[in-house]
Amino acid sequence: MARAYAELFAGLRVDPAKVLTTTFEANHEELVLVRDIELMSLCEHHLLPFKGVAHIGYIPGVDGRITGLSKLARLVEVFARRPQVQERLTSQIADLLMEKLAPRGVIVVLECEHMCMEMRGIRKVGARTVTSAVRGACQSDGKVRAEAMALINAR
Ligand SMILES: Nc1nc2c(ncn2[C@@H]2O[C@H](COP(=O)(O)OP(=O)(O)OP(=O)(O)O)[C@@H](O)[C@H]2O)c(=O)[nH]1
Repeated sequence: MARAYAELFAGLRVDPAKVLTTTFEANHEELVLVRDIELMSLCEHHLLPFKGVAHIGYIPGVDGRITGLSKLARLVEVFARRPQVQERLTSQIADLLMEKLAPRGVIVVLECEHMCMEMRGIRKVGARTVTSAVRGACQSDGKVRAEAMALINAR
């Protein structure tokens, strides 16, 4: 039992800031977007799972440095493996990216289904909650935001 909880809360043992230490020179000034990163977390109210996908985009900063693509997924994992609410999970990912990469902009969109709404309480199976956190140019520039959203929604 203790081991099961240790696995569920594994993200608490990892310093999220250390996930984003891998950066590369790429002279890239355009949007980088990783879509459909699967995620599973635990609602902090009921300790029941919520799961879905994260879409993370950023526009590198003036130095043009990029981070490893897997690091974006690792960041989701670290913040998800702890009791959460979806809104906080979304903004924690965006804020750490802003802090560590100093990008021109960041967009994070999460789409999740919450077991606490499906198997108890209101019992609505399949309801999806969509949250977003936009920072920098993704927040202030409508064209940038529209491009990111179009890429996120392209299927
Ligand atoms: N930005 C970018 N990153 C890439 C590309 N191809 C591979 N990578 C990433 O390059 C990074 C290399 O990071 P390292 O920490 O040196 O390698 P690693 O230990 O294998 O990293 P993990 O994949 O996180 O286990 C990884 O995050 C890869 O996902 C690419 O085309 N663009």
